[in-house]
Amino acid sequence: MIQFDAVHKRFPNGTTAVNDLSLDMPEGGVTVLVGSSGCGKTTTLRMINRMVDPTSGTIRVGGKDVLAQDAAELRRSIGYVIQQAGLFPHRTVLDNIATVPLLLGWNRKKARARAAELLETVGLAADSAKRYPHQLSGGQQQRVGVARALAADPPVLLMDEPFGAVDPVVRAQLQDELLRLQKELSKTIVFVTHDIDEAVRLGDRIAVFRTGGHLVQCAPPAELLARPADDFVADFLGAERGLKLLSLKTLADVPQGPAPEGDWTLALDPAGRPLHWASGDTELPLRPLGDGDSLLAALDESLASPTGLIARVDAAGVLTGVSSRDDIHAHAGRAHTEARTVAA
Ligand SMILES: Nc1ncnc2c1ncn2[C@@H]1O[C@H](COP(=O)(O)OP(=O)(O)OP(=O)(O)O)[C@@H](O)[C@H]1O
Repeated sequence: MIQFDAVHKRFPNGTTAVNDLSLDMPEGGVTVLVGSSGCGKTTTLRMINRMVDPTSGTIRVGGKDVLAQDAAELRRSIGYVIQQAGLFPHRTVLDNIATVPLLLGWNRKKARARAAELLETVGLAADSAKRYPHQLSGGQQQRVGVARALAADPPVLLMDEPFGAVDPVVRAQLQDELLRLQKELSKTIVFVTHDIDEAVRLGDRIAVFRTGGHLVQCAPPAELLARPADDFVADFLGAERGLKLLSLKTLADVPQGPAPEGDWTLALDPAGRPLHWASGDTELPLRPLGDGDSLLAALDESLASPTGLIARVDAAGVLTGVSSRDDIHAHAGRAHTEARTVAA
């Protein structure tokens, strides 16, 4: 969908921001650009919608050379979300979201109807429509930024550290929302972040850059974590690469057995939903996990559990069985071996 072919960007002051970049960003996927500060991520992103033009090389979006297109028109056809949302302070939330449709010549009524629909899509209350950006929290402003980028339904979305300015809890919520939206919308997304955990969580592919605008490795998260191309990538991924890999694997295949009947038992509510571990008068909290939860969450829960067992539940939260720390551990080990061999 987006192809970089031998792209070079040197600014007039002599700085090389991007060096001989060849990279394909597949249609309907999230490509995350990561790397230390100043390694050329933002410049790469901005060359896609011609906010920056390359010095040499070719960039194609949907097969068309971006340099052969009118820059303003191209920009309107590509969604763009930046840190701190970049909203117009004197326009209401609704009018902010309707910006691009209005620029594209939609009538006001249709543009506002679309904006109202998008408010709901990004999880904002309808009464936010008439507020001004400063009357919203940072997280809400980011949602408006995403809604504005989606307004004209562009096939491509560029996101530059969109969640960089919000606290970790809100950040995780925004990441969840983006994953949910992406399941529905299948946009081609290019996402810049400093945060490797965010990259692993959101990316279908992760491109790691190093200073001087060099692409070092581009691979799906599991492959990157299992087989970093060199020490630079390994260092960038951090010491807990193995645990990060487990965050990508689900519990689904880990066997389940019946609930235990020893010292510790599982207390259930009348509907069969686990409440806590119980032994005599002692109660210990638990976190029930479903098939879609990660092996990392399962390991964490099994370490906290007095029996080493985790409570498995269905979509309704009803107990389906328990899994042991040993089974989770065995699957975790297998996930590593698999990732290494698949990548080899
Ligand atoms: N307009 C410009 N003129 C000159 N140099 C620039 C310009 N824009 C960026 N640069 C330089 O190009 C290099 C790459 O910058 P870029 O913003 O693409 O990096 P980045 O990886 O996005 O960094 P950060 O994570 O800090 O945002 C840096 O050395 C930067 O100083």
